Amino acid sequence: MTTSQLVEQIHLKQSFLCIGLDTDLKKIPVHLLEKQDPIFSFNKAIIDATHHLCVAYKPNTAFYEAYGIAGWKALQRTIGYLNENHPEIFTIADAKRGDIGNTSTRYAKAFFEDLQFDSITVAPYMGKDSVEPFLAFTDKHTILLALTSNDGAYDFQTKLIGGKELYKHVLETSKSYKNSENLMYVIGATKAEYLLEIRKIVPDSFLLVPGVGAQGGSLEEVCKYGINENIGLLINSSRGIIYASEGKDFAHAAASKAGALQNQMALVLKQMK
Ligand SMILES: O=c1ccn([C@@H]2O[C@H](COP(=O)(O)O)[C@@H](O)[C@H]2O)c(=O)[nH]1
Repeated sequence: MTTSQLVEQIHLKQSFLCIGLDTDLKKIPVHLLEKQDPIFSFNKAIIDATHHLCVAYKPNTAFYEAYGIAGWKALQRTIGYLNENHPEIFTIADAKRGDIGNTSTRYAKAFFEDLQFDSITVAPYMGKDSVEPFLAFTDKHTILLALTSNDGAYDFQTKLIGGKELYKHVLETSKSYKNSENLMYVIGATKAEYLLEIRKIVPDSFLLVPGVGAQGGSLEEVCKYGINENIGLLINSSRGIIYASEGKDFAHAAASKAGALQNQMALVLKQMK
């Protein structure tokens, strides 16, 4: 999916919501555990109930890898279901990969060619040759971790190197990578106050913003400092949406949480006109 197709979807749905599919067998309603593939059954019900409210889904691969082959199969079925039934929805493999070039090439093949995701999250720590193999897929998007939502972000990402924070080096240096126009960046919603500075460096890039909901980030603050003329934001909520209810009404409850965020987003978009 191209960036302009994504922007078109945002305007069409009046939403820049990304729903995180962090599916945990310990948290899904117990009646689903009787199903042959409980993870996929849960995801399918969530997708069926919420697809009109969001423009992206983000399965975090850890939740699938944790269940071995059964987990990978559930991930494969989930992305297959999305691509077949909702090809207009942007898909993000939150896998946080990145290795020497030769190995990154294989990660890129796995997530872009085999699983057919539109994008993947990548850790920038190993530098240019670890990121460019993902960018070589010019019809896909590489989402670099820049300033993450967790407290540990302050251990390294905000440390000064030559008088400038490390996350700023990530943003600036990555702009020189081959096919950098296909880069997006992860910025935590809990770090909304940094977005003013971030937008000075990457005014036009799309930002994937996790941390609204369970981590306490504010949608209003993120929009205030981070929105650009193309919207430029994908705001993610995972647990706050998908675990809204432990009962048989879980999908309906998820849609209601997603709907509340979508309403807020529609208001933001209206105010921009
Ligand atoms: O900085 C980051 C990068 C990734 N994440 C991931 O996003 C979701 C957030 O889940 P919630 O349940 O809405 O808190 C999860 O998959 C994280 O691993 C992040 O939170 N922060």
